[in-house]
Amino acid sequence: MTHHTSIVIHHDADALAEAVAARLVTKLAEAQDARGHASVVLTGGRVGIATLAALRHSPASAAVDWSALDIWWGDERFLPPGDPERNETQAREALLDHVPVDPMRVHPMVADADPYTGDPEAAAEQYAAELAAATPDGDDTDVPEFDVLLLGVGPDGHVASLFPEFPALYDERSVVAVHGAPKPPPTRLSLTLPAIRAAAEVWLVVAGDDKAPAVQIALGGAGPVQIPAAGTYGRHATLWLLDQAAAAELPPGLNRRATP
Ligand SMILES: O=C1O[C@H](COP(=O)(O)O)[C@@H](O)[C@H](O)[C@H]1O
Repeated sequence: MTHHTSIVIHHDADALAEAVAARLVTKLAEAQDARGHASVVLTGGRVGIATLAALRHSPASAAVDWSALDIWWGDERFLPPGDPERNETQAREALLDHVPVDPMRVHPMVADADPYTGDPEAAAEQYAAELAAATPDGDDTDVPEFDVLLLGVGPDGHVASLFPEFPALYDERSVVAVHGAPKPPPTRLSLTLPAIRAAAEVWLVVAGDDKAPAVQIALGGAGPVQIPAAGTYGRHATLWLLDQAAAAELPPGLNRRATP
């Protein structure tokens, strides 16, 4: 199978967040026009949350029917509910508390609380079951075909909570518990590569010069065990949405579009 990959470069992190927010409005509104509903998988991290904040402040966001949007997460820090380090908490503060989402369509990963206290494996199984229940009968996976799955990329090339050389990279379940993450907190939940690849479109949103080496290696042909970002793609499209700093070391000859 060939995977269509595009690279788009924006001036800086703020411009990137605003451009991704605008692109997301268009994509989700188009999906809702076609089918009546849409789905998105959120990411944590600096530019991921900045994108949600940009979406909140964009007048264009009124084009999205928030009540007909299924919202999932690609990874989560396994912490108590409401912990400020949880990706869910940050996403709610940046966007979800300010738009009229349907609470039944918001699917946060399970927190470190009763009945999952201290048991991230059980929490991962619960999220996998929730994803499977949302997958139409007859699909070839146990994960819905999300319209857009957003990913940040760490300086080490990690995506979601899939870190280089970690066993989760070989896992064929859709959701796993991750222990000993090099970036705190150490215990996390994450979609796996097969689950990420179920999305129609995967958008990797990356800002900052500390990410430039990882972007270079990922787009230069590395394998997913060395650089997990290199193993992510969507069924229909894969977009690398970068700021100039993250794009500074891109291998020559890649097709790219730059914006001023
Ligand atoms: O811990 C995480 O980090 C990555 C990247 O974050 P960034 O701040 O370096 O952009 C993020 O994609 C992931 O969702 C999050 O849990």
